Amino acid sequence: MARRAPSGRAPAVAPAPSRRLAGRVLVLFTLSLSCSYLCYSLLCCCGSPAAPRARCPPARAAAAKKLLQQSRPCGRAAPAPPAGSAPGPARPGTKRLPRAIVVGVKKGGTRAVLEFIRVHPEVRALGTEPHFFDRNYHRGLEWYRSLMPRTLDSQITVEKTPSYFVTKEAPRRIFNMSRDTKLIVVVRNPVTRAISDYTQTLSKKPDIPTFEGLTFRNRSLGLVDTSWNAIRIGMYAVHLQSWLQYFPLSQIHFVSGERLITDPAGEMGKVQDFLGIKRVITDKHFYFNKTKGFPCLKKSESSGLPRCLGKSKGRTHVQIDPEVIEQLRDFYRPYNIKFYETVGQDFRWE
Ligand SMILES: Nc1ncnc2c1ncn2[C@@H]1O[C@H](COP(=O)(O)OS(=O)(=O)O)[C@@H](OP(=O)(O)O)[C@H]1O
Repeated sequence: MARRAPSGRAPAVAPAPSRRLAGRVLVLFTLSLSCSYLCYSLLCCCGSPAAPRARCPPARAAAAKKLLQQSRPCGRAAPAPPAGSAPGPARPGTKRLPRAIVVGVKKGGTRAVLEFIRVHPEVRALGTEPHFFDRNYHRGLEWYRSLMPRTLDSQITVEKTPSYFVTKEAPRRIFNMSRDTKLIVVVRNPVTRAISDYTQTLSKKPDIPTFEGLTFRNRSLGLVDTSWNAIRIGMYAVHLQSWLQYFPLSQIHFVSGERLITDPAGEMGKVQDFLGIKRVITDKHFYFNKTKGFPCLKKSESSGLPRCLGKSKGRTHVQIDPEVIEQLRDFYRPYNIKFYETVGQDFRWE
């Protein structure tokens, strides 16, 4: 028989509101404790060097690794977001300053090297040219870092800005950032490079003078105008001297722009060796696109689909008077010879 409570009071079996609340708090507390433990054991047990790795079963270790890739490593402080950016969900890795920079040369094949190397799982690259060590140095290293893609501890951050090679202050500035920075220079026959450079400028400013007109200070005397950038950039031996004041030759890798087209896997093999990463990018990654006339990637880093470089790469060059080409070959010869001697490699631009 049901017991009746004295009138005006709640039945004895029904909990008082405060006891009901206490019960809910207890349930919530237990739940949050379990969740915290689960997160801790997945994220930190297998990832932290202090934790006994042997106790992690393989399935849990794999789950933890995946989770780690989606979050920051335990105990590492998140970098401050760039001013004005909205707080978003946690993304994998940390923004780090580049460990390797493709510093030049303009029209040498720098985009191809960047797009090819970023296919490597141990490499993350900034897609755009930050121009930090020439135009944007006043913005500071934190600005530069904020542009970088996030990387895991095992990954290398790479950027490319071809104008660094001819920027007087760039070697000192990069050295001050890190004396261990690895430098990559993609070089190409300076005569072809100059014509490529001019062809690009002409496509943007159709009213500029002719190539021949810009090349000489006095054509009949064969006096080349070395103040014209398209000419000056190709004097590799001169620019290299500024870099060698800060970096040993062993820290600079030269890619042949010509071989990058005829044997992309061979050239990229050497780039991977230089970066100290496994030779993952091989012949299997490339196919020759007859329409484009260049090697292309079977799977790009971004979409996983076949990808050639854009229309601004591999343009048809402006026709230049063969006599002018000959004069330019003569002009560059001593610089080329000096360059081959300095780097200990013959690029066969004759
Ligand atoms: N795989 C592949 N596809 C397309 N183009 C290739 C490739 N490999 C090297 N190249 C050559 O790269 C030249 C452009 O060099 P850059 O990327 O350094 O140019 S830029 O300085 O960034 O504007 C570009 O120069 P041009 O042919 O004169 O346009 C190409 O010859």
